[in-house]
Amino acid sequence: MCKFVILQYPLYIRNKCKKNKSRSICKVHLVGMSSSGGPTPPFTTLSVSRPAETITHVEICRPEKRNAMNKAFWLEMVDCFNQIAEDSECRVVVFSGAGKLFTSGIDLMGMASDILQPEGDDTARISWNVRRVITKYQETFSVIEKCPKPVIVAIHGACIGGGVDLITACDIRLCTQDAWFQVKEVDIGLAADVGTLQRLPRVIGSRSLVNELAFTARKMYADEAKSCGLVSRVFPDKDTMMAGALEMAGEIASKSPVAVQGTKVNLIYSRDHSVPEALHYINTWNMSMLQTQDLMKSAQAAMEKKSLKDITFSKL
Ligand SMILES: CCC/C=C/C=C/C(=O)SCCNC(=O)CCNC(=O)[C@H](O)C(C)(C)COP(=O)(O)OP(=O)(O)OC[C@H]1O[C@@H](n2cnc3c(N)ncnc32)[C@H](O)[C@@H]1OP(=O)(O)O
Repeated sequence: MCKFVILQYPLYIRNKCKKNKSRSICKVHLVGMSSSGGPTPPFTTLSVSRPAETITHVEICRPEKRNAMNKAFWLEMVDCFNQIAEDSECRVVVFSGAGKLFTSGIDLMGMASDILQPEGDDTARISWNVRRVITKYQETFSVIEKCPKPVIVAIHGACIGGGVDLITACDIRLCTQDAWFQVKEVDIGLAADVGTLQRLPRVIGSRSLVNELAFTARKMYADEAKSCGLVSRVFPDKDTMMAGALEMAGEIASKSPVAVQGTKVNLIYSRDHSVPEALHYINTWNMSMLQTQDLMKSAQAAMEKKSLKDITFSKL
């Protein structure tokens, strides 16, 4: 049984991250965390909250280190998103960063042991261990894509290195006017290996621009990120962006979870397959999913010109 404390009226809630000095304030319906289904803190690098009954907010929360991705972060993301995937209350996720900026990428201090001094008695064993580490790090962001709930990422200030890997695994990218993006890996002597080189070309239409960003590690600012399609909306500041992200999340959460989650799974499948393969996949998918009661409920609401916000869909 889920024990939610549902407050009746919109409240102004503050970011729960204790170390976050620049508190973002959003007008939302505050709901307590699920005692069974939701992600189970304590996480040391992620702050998880429920701004509404069906929305989970995950915030990377090491503001004093500019949200650098330390060892704990790489593991906690996997636990967190696996739990969200299994949480039948949650329909949409909003992801953001605490403090001055979104993230400064991999923790350059913490990189040392895993990557710079890998264990092993000979080249083969050392290489095998490095491979294991990279596989584990890749899962940190792949888990976002594997989670069937749409993930809206809200980016302010800098989004560097691993941050670009992270956001390209998300479904919808929003940013503030002061945001900038940097595929920084070449500057620290490596080819990006946890998603940017694989996903960014599928996000941005121009292969030439992807190559330029990856080879030069130059900063790309919000306006260019919008014009090339990396983000779909630019907001004047973080508060407005968070309010916009939560409003969008609320809109998505009001729709049939069978329809929304099926849409995410099939969009990702079709990105990676030919049109005939993807048509075959959705055919098989929908031969069961079209039998949902949500179809009739949604169609009836459309006929009666009712908002989907007034329709109750079962948990999924
Ligand atoms: C298999 C692995 C795959 C993953 C690969 C990933 C690769 C990457 O992510 S490459 C990118 C690496 N990141 C960077 O090069 C960014 C380094 N940081 C900065 O350039 C600046 O800190 C930044 C522009 C982000 C912010 O500048 P600001 O003036 O606002 O803050 P600072 O005074 O510089 O920093 C405040 C404290 O945060 C610590 N810090 C910042 N970034 C990192 C980081 N990436 N790793 C570890 N620590 C970081 C900084 O040292 C300060 O700490 P303290 O001195 O203790 O106050």
